[in-house]
Amino acid sequence: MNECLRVSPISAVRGSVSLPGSKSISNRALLLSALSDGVTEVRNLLVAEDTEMMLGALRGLGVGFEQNEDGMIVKVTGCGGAFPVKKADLFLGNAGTAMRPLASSLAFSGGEYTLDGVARMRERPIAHLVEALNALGAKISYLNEAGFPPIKIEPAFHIRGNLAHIRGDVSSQFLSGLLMAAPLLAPEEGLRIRVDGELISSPYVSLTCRLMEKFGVTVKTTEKDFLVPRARYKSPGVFEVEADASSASYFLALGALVGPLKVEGVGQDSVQGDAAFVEYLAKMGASVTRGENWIKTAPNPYAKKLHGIDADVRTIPDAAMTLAAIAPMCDGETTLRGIGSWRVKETDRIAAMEKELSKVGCKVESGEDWIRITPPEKLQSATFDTYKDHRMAMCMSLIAAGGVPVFINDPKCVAKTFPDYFTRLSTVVEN
Ligand SMILES: O=C(O)C1=C[C@@H](OP(=O)(O)O)[C@@H](O)[C@H](O)C1
Ligand SMILES: C=C(OP(=O)(O)O)C(=O)O
Repeated sequence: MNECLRVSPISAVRGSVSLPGSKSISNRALLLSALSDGVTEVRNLLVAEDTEMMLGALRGLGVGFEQNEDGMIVKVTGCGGAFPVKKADLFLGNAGTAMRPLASSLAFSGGEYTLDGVARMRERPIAHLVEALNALGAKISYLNEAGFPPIKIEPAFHIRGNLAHIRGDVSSQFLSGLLMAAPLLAPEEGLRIRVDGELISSPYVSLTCRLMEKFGVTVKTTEKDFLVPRARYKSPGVFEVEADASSASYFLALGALVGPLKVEGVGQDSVQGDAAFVEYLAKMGASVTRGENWIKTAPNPYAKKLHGIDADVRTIPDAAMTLAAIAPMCDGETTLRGIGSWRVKETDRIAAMEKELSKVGCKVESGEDWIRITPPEKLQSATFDTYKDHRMAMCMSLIAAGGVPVFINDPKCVAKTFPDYFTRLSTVVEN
């Protein structure tokens, strides 16, 4: 039977909390280290399901690792882009940051691979990436339903031409995956990657380029294109993973509701787009202060409550869910736009939010890519379903800051990116 966790009403949070490493940076750092020449010591690695998936896959591809006891420091022996194992079946759970980049990096590695995941991964689209890679000469086919994992990669070695087209309106991870694979595939003059149509979640692409730079490859951008040189990745020696800005959002939201609270490990110099989450909290009236490596939030100094906002949040797709979760405790309605990608993540997050927030008495309306939440007169306690979605579990726990107990079904689903979330939460709650 599934576990159900009671979270007592939270009337105040105090102090500070340090956060685990960023999922997005950890998985990029692991892959880039594996593709590099030399040994890389990756520090403050996130130890969670998604990084286990990447580590497991790279191990299966013959990449050498040494890991310290708590798993947070990993020494990766790079293979210069040529994975030693040429035939493997890789299981990638529900980790988009493993599935999409690995599909790209394996497409021209001359081997035979299958890439699969959990049932939900089989519903998460990959067609735009497969189409882009096959147009370059890759031999990727679908083993089950067209457009979705599992996929089969058959040996291909060289790309055709010097221009790739890719769509970025469903997931930016397709472009990020192609970018990271590109230096090792590009013809002498480099590979030009053109994004057809809109690019969502664009800060994650900037993150990809910044990390590639750390591993010695500079991507040039023009208005339309990304220009990737032919190059080998070079280990930076030591790579330090920043704390996770999306994981920070739950504590920053709590600080804004019933703080003050300080989060450590991510600050004004963050390379993560989701660090901009606090700007939305500030628009809601929260007090926000930031240092190089920390952010502190506190309630609105001039009003009792935060107020709802109407905002396009396509650049902070993950932390934006946290705004929806605190909307029931705000004055006035909150409308979030540009969230079409929520429908193809760990669950259909628009539908899930609509259903769960209705349970506390909110009026919730939604469309293909937006959601509007009108707070109730009086917040009700509820038992929340979490849909195997770590962010649904963490988001719904925040309702306790509205002064009601909440019950979280399957709380362990937070293991995808933040296994000890509920323990860290208990350390900042004042009784
Ligand atoms: O590249 C990344 O690390 C990520 C990109 C985003 O996905 P989309 O580009 O699919 O929105 C984000 O939601 C995901 O958690 C991590
Ligand atoms: C969308 C997410 O994950 P993934 O990297 O699997 O896309 C997420 O962590 O919210």
